[in-house]
Amino acid sequence: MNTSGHRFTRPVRIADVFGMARELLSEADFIAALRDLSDRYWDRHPFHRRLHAGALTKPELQLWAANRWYYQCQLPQKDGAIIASCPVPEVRRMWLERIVYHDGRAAGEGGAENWLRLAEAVGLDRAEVLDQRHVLPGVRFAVDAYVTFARTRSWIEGVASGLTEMFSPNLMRRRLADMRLHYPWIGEAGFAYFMSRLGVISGEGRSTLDIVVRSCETREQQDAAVAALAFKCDVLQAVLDSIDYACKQLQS
Ligand SMILES: O=C(O)c1cc(C(=O)O)c2c(n1)C(=O)C(=O)c1cc(C(=O)O)[nH]c1-2
Repeated sequence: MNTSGHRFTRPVRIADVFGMARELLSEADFIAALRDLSDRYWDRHPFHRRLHAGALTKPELQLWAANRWYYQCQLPQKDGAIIASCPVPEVRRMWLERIVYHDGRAAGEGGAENWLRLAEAVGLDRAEVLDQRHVLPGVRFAVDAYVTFARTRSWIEGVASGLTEMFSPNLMRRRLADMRLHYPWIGEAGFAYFMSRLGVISGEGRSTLDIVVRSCETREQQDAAVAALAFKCDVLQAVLDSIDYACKQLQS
């Protein structure tokens, strides 16, 4: 078990051992297998629980914002890798919107800019976020593994790894409400990231699920998509494990 109570072991499948072809899952069963991974999502991680309960100190919030920045700033490169390996124009066109969302159409716009405003609202200088001096080794390893996954696996696995977003709208809504309540010293400008993200996230989650379901034509592809989503849940857990550990160092 890790700190969030998740098991790391994977069951051995008889069909895998004997090399037997496995049947394609029905659409409903495939979606259920993906959704079943929701209990590996980072919403109940001890660090998120403390964030939502208002238990974080200002230095801890700063550590979180500076480390989440590393995730945010790598997302366009992850999405670029998916586009680079995807042969389907409709998917590439749709995926391009994600890069535009984060990078904006001009400097000073977009999700990355909004995250920097959140970092400033919790008391960090933009320069110390941009030069990544606070980024923890474990966060860097986990996020880099996510980008490498998109660069080296099939485009369908890359897309499927983004399905964690299907689990995130409730978490983000709760985060916005709880942070406004418990950390009133964070100015409203600091919440622009979550406000804007909430406007796109449900639609993105649905269209991503649709692409994955339509594109997996074999059981092997379906299994790989489920494994990709499990991998991504592990990436997110590892990010928070590192931040949580570093917070304990701050306290001691
Ligand atoms: O704050 C969150 O809990 C949260 C979670 C996730 C996620 O589940 O991957 C993303 C985001 N935020 C987010 O802001 C974001 O832009 C994003 C992109 C992706 C992705 O995998 O492409 N996930 C997420």
